[in-house]
Amino acid sequence: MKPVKVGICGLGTVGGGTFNVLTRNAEEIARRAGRRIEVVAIASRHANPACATGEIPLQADVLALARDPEIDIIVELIGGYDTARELVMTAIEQGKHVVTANKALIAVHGNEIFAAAQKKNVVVAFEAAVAGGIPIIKAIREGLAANKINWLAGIINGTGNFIMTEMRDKGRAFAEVLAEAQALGYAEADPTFDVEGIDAAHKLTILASIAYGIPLQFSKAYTEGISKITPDDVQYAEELGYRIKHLGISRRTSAGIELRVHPTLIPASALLANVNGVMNAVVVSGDAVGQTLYYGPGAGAEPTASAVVADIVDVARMLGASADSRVPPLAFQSAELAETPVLPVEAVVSGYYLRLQAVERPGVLAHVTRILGEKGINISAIIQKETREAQVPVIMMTQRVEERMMNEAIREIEALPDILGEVIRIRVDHLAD
Ligand SMILES: NC(=O)C1=CN([C@@H]2O[C@H](COP(=O)(O)OP(=O)(O)OC[C@H]3O[C@@H](n4cnc5c(N)ncnc54)[C@H](O)[C@@H]3O)[C@@H](O)[C@H]2O)C=CC1
Ligand SMILES: N[C@@H](CC=O)C(=O)O
Ligand code: NA
Repeated sequence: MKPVKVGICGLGTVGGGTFNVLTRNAEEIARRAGRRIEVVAIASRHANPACATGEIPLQADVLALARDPEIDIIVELIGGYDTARELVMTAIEQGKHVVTANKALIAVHGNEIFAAAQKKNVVVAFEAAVAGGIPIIKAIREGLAANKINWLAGIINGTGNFIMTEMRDKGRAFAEVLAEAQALGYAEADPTFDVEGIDAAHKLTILASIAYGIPLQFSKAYTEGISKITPDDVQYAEELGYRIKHLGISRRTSAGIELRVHPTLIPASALLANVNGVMNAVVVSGDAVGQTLYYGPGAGAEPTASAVVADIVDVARMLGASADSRVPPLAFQSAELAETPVLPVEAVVSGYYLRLQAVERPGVLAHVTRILGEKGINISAIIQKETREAQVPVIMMTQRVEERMMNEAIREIEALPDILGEVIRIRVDHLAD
């Protein structure tokens, strides 16, 4: 069979890893794909010293590859929204299949891209876009196709998890660990995407679409980052038997779909609580299968290349197959995507960890518990540290309550004269069905 001809756009961390894996494992890959996969062109602003590209010239113009009639598959690894969108849309227009690791692109422009791909009868594959090397898209889209998926939750940003693990276990400073994550090639071009949860929200948007069969709706995702987590909160959470993890959570409720990324207290015994460093993990709960867990490296050159190359092999295997024999990009047939609303975060029901700074005076706690009681919020645990200071930190855990009620309670608590500053709140999840 004729070899499949691939053009790599972007020879950075993931592009370099992809080139190297395709080259090193060429024989093994050809045995799987049923034909050889040849990189015939590379376009990138920068060369990659880790890649021996030999005779293949390094071009600057990625769009030229999208128009090159010799190329069957465009591998988009430049990142970002605008040029990447133009590149992918041009490749589709030219009748080429596309493999991308770009979650920002898929989460924001995916609906338009998949519609264009369907018209031109080409595939846009994006396994590397979520949880790096973990084959989570394939698992949900194909492996769990029998199920009504009820919820999923995961650690889906390697950089953030690496930072939180290093800070907790080794007491290292945030900025220093972030710089290391950048040097290791884990971080996004703009690392605030990692730290503020935007990257995780891109990935969660994609996971929710393929889990529930809804269009991609990134603008409705609630996003909160890790930059405000303090060592005190990490310590108090541990004392209470919990661990703080930066999670993407999406649940299907009778009112709609939750789509939220935020620091979360989870039981220290939960498997997700013990996922450390750059590792990612996603729990998916389906009505037939129950809870399933997927674990592996969420970032890095070759782990991510593993997913990119698997997509290339998938495309190579189905070249020439009829369009209706392919797996739809969002798991459900495009005409069957549902209008189920994405819920605002105020409608989410969750437990809470609260930390308040109170003046050391009799009756303060009674005021706080009265406010919570009036809103129907039950307290499940409380810690008040002994101190000689005039102020004392009070830590509370509450049972599950709708977020809008908690917002009202926090506003009233903050208005009490004996409560100083902001009430710190972190959502709690027991990851239960
Ligand atoms: N680094 C990682 O661990 C992972 C990255 N991704 C995604 O993979 C994509 C690539 O990420 P990295 O390889 O980390 O980025 P990178 O910054 O290491 O590499 C990007 C490469 O593309 C080139 N480039 C960028 N814009 C270009 C343009 N307009 N024309 C020509 N060349 C251009 C740059 O010169 C650079 O060599 C991004 O979408 C990222 O979100 C996904 C999973 C993991
Ligand atoms: N910056 C991302 C890269 C993979 O998607 C991360 O750290 O997870
Ligand atoms: Na993946």
